[in-house]
Amino acid sequence: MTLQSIKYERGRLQILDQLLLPDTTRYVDVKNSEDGWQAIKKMQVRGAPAIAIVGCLSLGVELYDKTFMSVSDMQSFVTEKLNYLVTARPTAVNMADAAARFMAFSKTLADGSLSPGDAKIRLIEEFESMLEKDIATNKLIGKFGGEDILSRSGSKPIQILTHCNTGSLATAGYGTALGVIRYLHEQGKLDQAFCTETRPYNQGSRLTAYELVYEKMNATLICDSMAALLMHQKNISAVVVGADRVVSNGDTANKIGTYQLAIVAKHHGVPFYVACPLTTYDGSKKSGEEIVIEERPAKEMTTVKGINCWNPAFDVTPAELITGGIITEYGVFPPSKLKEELAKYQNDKL
Ligand SMILES: CSC[C@H]1O[C@H](OP(=O)(O)O)[C@H](O)[C@@H]1O
Repeated sequence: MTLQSIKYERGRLQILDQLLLPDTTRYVDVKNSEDGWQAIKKMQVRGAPAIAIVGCLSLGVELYDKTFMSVSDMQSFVTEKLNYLVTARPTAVNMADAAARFMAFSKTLADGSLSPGDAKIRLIEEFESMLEKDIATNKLIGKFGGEDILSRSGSKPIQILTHCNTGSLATAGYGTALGVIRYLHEQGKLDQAFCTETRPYNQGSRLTAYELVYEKMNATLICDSMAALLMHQKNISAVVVGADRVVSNGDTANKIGTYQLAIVAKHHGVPFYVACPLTTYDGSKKSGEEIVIEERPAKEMTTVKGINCWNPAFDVTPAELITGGIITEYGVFPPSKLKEELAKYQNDKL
């Protein structure tokens, strides 16, 4: 049993309010796309895949109660709301990826073969399919990543360092980078998982530590500033992190602090992996220079009034530092091969 960030039945969506974890477990209703936008913006729900899923399901719940005079009216409404949901947070690509796919899908529904009511249900069904697809994707990522790490580690104890939260609280379940740790644990091969606090939102100390303890994995929390000494003193088998947007050359935007972990891993010869589902790949961008980095409010970083704060929520790790490879649901690829490999599967999206 893993923690459930999203509770959904047709017509009703609830999210676990992650601002209150780990002290309080409270599910809040998301009744429409405005609620969805607010929940994403405030980071009550966060994590690239979860953002896309909650955004689309919030629209699905809104659609469920609405009646349209024509399919094209529904299509216009859906387009407007999907474009709005994309504006909640700029760095993760998953919501924009889903919006593009579902806007294209809603166009196919306007071929005259369906009534507005039937077309609406078809679209809601596609939104709903994201939940199962995401979990299946994450389990493949877990297996491919876990097996790749085991193939490199011989008989040495498997100790993994991860950053931020990429587990059941960032996805529909199982997780991406944390899915790799889950797989190793399920195989009885995980000796130790280390997680960073991940200042300033503390996704690591509040969310990942919560998930690891909840599932009784052997886990140790470190401050972000301890990562270099950890890799110097302990035999870390690999660093495995998630992603918010991976672009054509393999450059990766992820939680702030990822870039410096990659530099330290390179210095210590520790393989550095990025776990990235196809929905987090953005082939429209050539390099990480093109990725918009979200800056969050100073109040999320300090209580001291009057001090200036610089609070970028993400940084970009250049492809050459991703030495272990990019773990996808199709396999583990060197960054230089990612574009050509993922091009084979673009049709797997909706
Ligand atoms: C499953 S990867 C999630 C990805 O999103 C996190 O960012 P945030 O908590 O601000 O949404 C972090 O970058 C994770 O790697």
